[in-house]
Amino acid sequence: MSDSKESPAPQAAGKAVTLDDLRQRIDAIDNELLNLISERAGCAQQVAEVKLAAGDVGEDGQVQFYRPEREAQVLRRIMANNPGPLKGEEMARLFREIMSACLALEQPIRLAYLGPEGTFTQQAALKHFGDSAVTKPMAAIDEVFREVEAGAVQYGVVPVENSTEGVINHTLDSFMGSQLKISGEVVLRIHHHLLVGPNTRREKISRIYSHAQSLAQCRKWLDAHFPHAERIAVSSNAEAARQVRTEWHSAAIAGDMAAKLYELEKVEEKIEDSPDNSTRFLIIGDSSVPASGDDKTSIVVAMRNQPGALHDLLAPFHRHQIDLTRVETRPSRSGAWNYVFFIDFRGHRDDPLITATLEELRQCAADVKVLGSYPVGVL
Ligand SMILES: O=C(O)C(=O)C[C@]1(C(=O)O)C=C[C@@H](O)C=C1
Repeated sequence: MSDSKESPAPQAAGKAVTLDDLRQRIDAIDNELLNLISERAGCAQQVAEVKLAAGDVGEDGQVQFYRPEREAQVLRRIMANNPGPLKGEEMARLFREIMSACLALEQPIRLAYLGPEGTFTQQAALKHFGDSAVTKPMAAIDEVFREVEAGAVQYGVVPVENSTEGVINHTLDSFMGSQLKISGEVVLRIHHHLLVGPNTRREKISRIYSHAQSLAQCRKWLDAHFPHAERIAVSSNAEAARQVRTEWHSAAIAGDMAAKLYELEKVEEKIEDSPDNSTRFLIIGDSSVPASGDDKTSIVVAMRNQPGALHDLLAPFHRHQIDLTRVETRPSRSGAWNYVFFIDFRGHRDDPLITATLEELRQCAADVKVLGSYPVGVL
């Protein structure tokens, strides 16, 4: 780094730096940034040509412009090298947008997400892919799966678990009947607000709409502040927000995106009972992702219904000291009282240690399906 970049603003001896001096310096830096970002975008255009010439196609037969493992590596490097004063996450968010715009030059990425517009899932999709992604809201989780399977979009984004309310069964069940793979994860801090339309006063609120999970995540706050208001569960927080725009005696519990989209007023902010309330979302697509250096793998295992089955299932992970991050049980669709296990663990399916573990697991399980290996969420 050159001296001029590290030193504070230029300053004549004994003379305090002025606002004009600083603005001139900012203008000069912006011009440099402009040229550098343009140069980077030019490189991305060349990358696209190289990929096309090499016929770099994935399992879906399409050229792989979007490379999740490379994006994770770029963002991790930015965070590791960030000199401050901006926080690493803030810096990575800026680079997230630069990469998103660069990818759009190669080929705009198309996504389906659990809608309607304004849901936390849309927020998660934009956090993961950046604002240049073209997003399409779907009415239900299985519709997101179908849209990707039909090839109408390249990727889908669905919620899978919440830190307070637990797993989203619809998502796990949808994997059982699908060939789609997981290509990424994104964790979003969930902040709920109490929102009203332009003509609603706080003391007039007699009904509160939200998704059942959000009502549950704000249960204590509602008991304390609106014990007599009727709580009405609707299909999504965004739908709740849409509904209360014209109902003067109602409020909605929803997030920032829905508040902005429907121009609602915040009566109270961050009303979730647990301050670290977060939701994990999965990115689903057709192609496998190569190792990024810090990865997770998700599998579904059907066990034979016999004594000691759970012990047999976990033993290979224990033997190889693999870090399990989640184990979930769901009834199998293939018969009453049969169960399948959804397991997440650290490591990539191409690591020899993971390959060996999966091999041992196959010896004792009725079926093992790898849903995907993907970079651990960076942002
Ligand atoms: O490295 C690549 O393969 C690129 O296409 C470049 C780039 C980038 O802008 O850095 C853009 C899109 C990909 O998803 C990953 C990275």
